[in-house]
Amino acid sequence: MKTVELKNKIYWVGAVDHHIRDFHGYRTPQGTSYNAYLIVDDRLTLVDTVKKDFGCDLLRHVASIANPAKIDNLIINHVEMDHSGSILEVLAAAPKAKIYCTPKGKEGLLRHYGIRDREFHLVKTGDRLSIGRKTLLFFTAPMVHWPDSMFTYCVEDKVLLPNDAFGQHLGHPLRFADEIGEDYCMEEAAKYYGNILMPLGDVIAKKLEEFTALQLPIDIIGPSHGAIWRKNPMRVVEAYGRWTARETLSKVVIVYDTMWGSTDKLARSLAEEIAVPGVEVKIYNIRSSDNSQIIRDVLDARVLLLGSPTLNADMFWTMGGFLTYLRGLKPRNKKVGIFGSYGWAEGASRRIAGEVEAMGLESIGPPFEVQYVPSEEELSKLADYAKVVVQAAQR
Ligand SMILES: Cc1cc2nc3c(=O)[nH]c(=O)nc-3n(C[C@H](O)[C@H](O)[C@H](O)COP(=O)(O)O)c2cc1C
Repeated sequence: MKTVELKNKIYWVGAVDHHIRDFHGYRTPQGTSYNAYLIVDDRLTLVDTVKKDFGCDLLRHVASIANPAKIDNLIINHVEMDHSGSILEVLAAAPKAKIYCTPKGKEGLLRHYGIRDREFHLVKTGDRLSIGRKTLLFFTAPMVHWPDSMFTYCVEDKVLLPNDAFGQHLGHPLRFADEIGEDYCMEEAAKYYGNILMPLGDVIAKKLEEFTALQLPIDIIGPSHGAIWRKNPMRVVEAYGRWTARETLSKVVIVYDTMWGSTDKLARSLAEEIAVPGVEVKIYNIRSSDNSQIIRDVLDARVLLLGSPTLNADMFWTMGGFLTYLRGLKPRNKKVGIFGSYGWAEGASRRIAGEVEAMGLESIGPPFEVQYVPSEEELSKLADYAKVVVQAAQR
């Protein structure tokens, strides 16, 4: 993997983790990257590091451009270990490097690594650091997505390095979204937002407003994971505007599990009935699907249909796990329908309804339930239920 110049001696010097498939529970079928950036000026500046196992890649990349021992400034935009994990290795190679981070960043670095022998410079929004001909402007972004998070903006070059904001879990040999395929990168950005940032939507909306008010021109956005936005950097910023506003599409996501196939029959019949022009339908059997991908689709869906058989007077356990994950992501602005099959005493639908109510989501009506196997008559009633779902999706 070679280094790549973003603009005027600002280089990508990170690492690509092609083989990671599970990133703290987030499925990463294409791997991911840990993006760090080297800014060459009178004072050599490194922005972020990489995950611990990839420190040698980072230092090799830096060394191909400049002597790591000459690093003057190490900017830590975010303490999480995928970005700070190789900090001790970097500091050992860069004995005179001073650390720039937020006060929470320092607190986090001390907790994780016990760094004592370094000069820390604590920064806040609006602080500037001159590194020669270039100026770096800091913008604190607490809870986008940890308390320590901040953005670094390269003033003269109009390059924004916002760490996890606008990123994607995408390990690719190419660095720029316009080379990889912008639509593909946008899909991965949506998946990242849905699974990592969705619960923080209100905070992010406020921060974006505050950042936009600074009227800083942006030519390039270099996030800490995945592709760098160069051709049309505002496309992902505008998408964040829609996602934080919880805008939805005429889209229905069916999520279900089944033991003996009855709930599966209901789910597949629903998918067929709902599939009318203008309404997008996604169907996921939880046990054979990836929760991260389901959440990507939930992000902009207007309707969510949850299906489960009754097992031991409760919902099927995979649905319980899915709803626990969903609850933490604080979904809003969704209409929910429930369906399923039971044997002798319903339980699943009642339990799911309780969870949906606790999440404050709107119900589209009473659950559609059948005893054991759905009859032909029940399947034709399901077609009527599907019409209600279509109406809910179109509104
Ligand atoms: C281990 C087991 C436990 C079950 N527990 C209940 C129950 O507590 N209450 C009930 O009404 N049905 C119970 N059932 C029956 C199922 O809900 C019923 O067979 C249903 O039709 C299964 O739907 P499915 O084909 O989508 O898996 C149980 C079934 C199994 C296999």
